[in-house]
Amino acid sequence: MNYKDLVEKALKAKENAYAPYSKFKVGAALLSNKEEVFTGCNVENASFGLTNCAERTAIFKAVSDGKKDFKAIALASDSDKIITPCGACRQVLLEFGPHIDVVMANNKGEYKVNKVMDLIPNGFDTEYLEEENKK
Ligand SMILES: O=c1ccn([C@H]2C[C@H](O)[C@@H](CO)O2)c(=O)[nH]1
Ligand SMILES: [Zn+2]
Repeated sequence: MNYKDLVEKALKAKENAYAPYSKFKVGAALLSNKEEVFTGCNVENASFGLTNCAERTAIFKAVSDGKKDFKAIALASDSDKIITPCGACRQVLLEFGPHIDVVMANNKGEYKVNKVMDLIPNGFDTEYLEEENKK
């Protein structure tokens, strides 16, 4: 699937966002290496800190369906401004690969692309824990 279509899926997923507190609706569409698409939206909570972002919702849906290899994730909100993932989502994306393309879009479907590794340079990854387990 091309990135323009993936962005369209993110924009559609945004409509399911549960964002009564921020009113900031976000949608994500995660593309697996087998061309499957997993969508997600932000899910807020009266206890604000429990909010789950759209990106993590999509990743957790995919992983719980047994998928762990991803090519790209698109995200979009209602804003004219291109949205970028928060730090928590960058970290969660890194777990599944520094080479995943993050397709960051605005409400018109215009987008820019960065790899996860460029969005979270020197991120904490699984290699540190593997080293520890070898001891
Ligand atoms: O990349 C982002 C940035 C923010 N949000 C959500 C979290 C919260 O519900 C609302 C405002 O921060 O937007 C996302 O889902 N993804
Ligand atoms: Zn986030």
